[in-house]
Order: sequence, then structure tokens, then C-alpha cells
Amino acid sequence: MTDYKIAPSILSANFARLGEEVDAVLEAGADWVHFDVMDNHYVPNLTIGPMVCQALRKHGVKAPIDVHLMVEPVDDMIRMFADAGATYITFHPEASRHVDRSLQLIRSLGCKAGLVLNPASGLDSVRYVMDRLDMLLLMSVNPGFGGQKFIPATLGKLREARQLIDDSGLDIRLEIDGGVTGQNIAEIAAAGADTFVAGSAIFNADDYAEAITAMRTALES
Ligand SMILES: O=C(CO)[C@H](O)[C@H](O)COP(=O)(O)O
Repeated sequence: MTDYKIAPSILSANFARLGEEVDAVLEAGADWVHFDVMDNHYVPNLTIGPMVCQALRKHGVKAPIDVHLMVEPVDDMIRMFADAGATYITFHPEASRHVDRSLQLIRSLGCKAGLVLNPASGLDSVRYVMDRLDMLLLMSVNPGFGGQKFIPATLGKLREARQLIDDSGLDIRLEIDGGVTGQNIAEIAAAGADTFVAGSAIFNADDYAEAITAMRTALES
């Protein structure tokens, strides 16, 4: 049976009460915390940095923190987030001049490494670094903002990515991010994803536990 993970994106949380919000989604059944880092350079938005990640660890968050870097360049941020308590660190290949080296850097700092592909990017940039990956994240919206609609063409790319991972025989998680809801999660899982980032579908719900349970029920079906 697939070990599905649900990772609420704190991009849609109430930043004025971030610690409580993270506690609430974890108590509601979330597995990971997805942490979106935007620099107003790689993407047209600005969010949070390593100090906030460290503050969540100090607050007592023990769950894996899945840091998605939407920044350019990446290496300094990798070092800072590793120090700040990140579990996974993922970045976009076009944001690093030396992708293989940046992936090695993440692992050398004791974190799990991943690459993120935008909706229009093919799988070529991951093919020759598969053995450096703990996770492959496919964006199903253009990065920068929460609350966008899932881009259906991502389903085909997910199937290709699942095949690539299965053929490699490596232990690589396949994560999807953008427009994931209780209504489409089963179809996304059927296409090969095992890790689901959801921001607005969870944080905009009146009851976080109900939203997460609905996703798990859909996954089990
Ligand atoms: O990386 C992101 C945007 O760049 C967000 O994680 C993503 O969009 C999640 O939000 P939602 O579930 O509301 O689509």
C-alpha cells in the first residue's frame, strides 16, 4: 500500500498566528509542513525565510518540514534552511548553475534533497541526477501564489515521472503542488503522486480535520 503524505502549505495559513496554525493542521492529521520560500526574483512574490523555519522548530514542531525554495540562486538558502531545521529542501533546476552540486550540498547538510519542475518543464533535467534525489516535486500551477487551479496536463507528466522513478528502482517520493483538493486528489494519486501539498483547500476550510480526512478517504478509495 502506498505511504501517502499530506503536506499543508503554510502559504495559505494565517501568518499572524503561524505556530498555532501549524499545530492545528498537524493535530488535524497532516503528515508534513510545506514551507514555501519566495524571493520576489525567481517568483513575483515574497514570503518567509529560515528564521521562520527555526521559529517553528523552537515552537515545538517535530513533523518533517518540507522547504520549497522558489529563490535564485539557491546554495546560500540551502545552508540557512539546513541550519534552521528543514527536513526536505527542494529547488528549481533553472535556479542553480550547478544542479548536481546543489543536490549534493543538501544531502551533505543532513537534509533530504529534491528538484521541482514548473508546469511547462519536462523531465529531462532530472534524468541524470535521479540518484541524488529523495523527492521530485511537480508544480501543477505556476509558482508564486496559492489558490490557483490545477493544470490538467500535469497528470500526464506525473505518469511519466512515476514510470521514471519506478524504472530507476530508487526510493524517491513524487510530490504534487498546486490546486490539490479533496475532489481531485484521487485522480492525482492514480497518476502516480504519493505526496500532496495543499494550501487553500486545507487552510480555507472551516474544519482542518474534515478537509484532511476527506483527502485521506479519497486516497483510500
Ligand atoms: O508553491 C505554491 C505556490 O507557488 C503553493 O504551495 C501552492 O500553490 C499551494 O497552494 P494551493 O493548494 O492553494 O494551490
